[in-house]
Amino acid sequence: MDKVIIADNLSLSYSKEETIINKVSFSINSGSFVFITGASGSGKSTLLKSLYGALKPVEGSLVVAGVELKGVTKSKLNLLRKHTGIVFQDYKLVKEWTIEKNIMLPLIISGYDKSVTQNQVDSLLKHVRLKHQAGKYPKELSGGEQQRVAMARALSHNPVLILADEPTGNLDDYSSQLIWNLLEGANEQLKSTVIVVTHHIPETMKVDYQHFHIEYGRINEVT
Ligand SMILES: Nc1ncnc2c1ncn2[C@@H]1O[C@H](COP(=O)(O)OP(=O)(O)OP(=O)(O)O)[C@@H](O)[C@H]1O
Repeated sequence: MDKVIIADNLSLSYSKEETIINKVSFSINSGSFVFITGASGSGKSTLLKSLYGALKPVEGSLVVAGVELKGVTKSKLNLLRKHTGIVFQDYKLVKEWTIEKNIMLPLIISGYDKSVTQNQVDSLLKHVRLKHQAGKYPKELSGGEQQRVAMARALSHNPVLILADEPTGNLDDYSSQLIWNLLEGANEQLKSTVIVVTHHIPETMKVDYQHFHIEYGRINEVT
């Protein structure tokens, strides 16, 4: 099976004084659903940041979707981001844009033509059950609805890899379940690899998943 992520002796840090992730090696197969847990401050978000190239390895090697991120060039990183959808706990929507324009962003960056983009946005709004909110701005939506917009944006360009950092951290049980369903659907139907940082793995998960736990800078698979 293809590996979508290969970390070899990977270390991550923000300063010379402190190493957050310390010489870890692991790999993730294409099409997997993966949870990353760990105590607050253990380095979960730091590891996720490295997977989308926001933090470069200080040691070792990290290959994501065939791109080596140690010393990666800007153009290679842009290429990787065209294959990646990212969901954050605080949604990170552009507040001056309608929800449609927010969803369109990855499609515009990927160079889709306007009619494809419009059709795709319409079907994504339906998919995340927000058709009735078309034309609105993020601040006119509830937190759960905003996170569904963020999910639609992450799914819009059929990403190989979806990275989610505590995507349900601010949501009630109902909205959380919708997000888990959308992530499971992306994994099952689009065959996207999904990697989720979370404090709690939901009991309702239907897909098979792997679980990695971070502690003291090391990563262990929980079996
Ligand atoms: N931009 C940054 N600059 C310097 N240090 C940082 C930065 N971001 C995080 N850290 C430090 O790195 C360590 C790991 O932080 P990280 O956000 O990865 O933890 P986490 O496991 O995601 O925590 P939480 O569950 O609380 O979100 C912490 O000690 C934190 O203070």
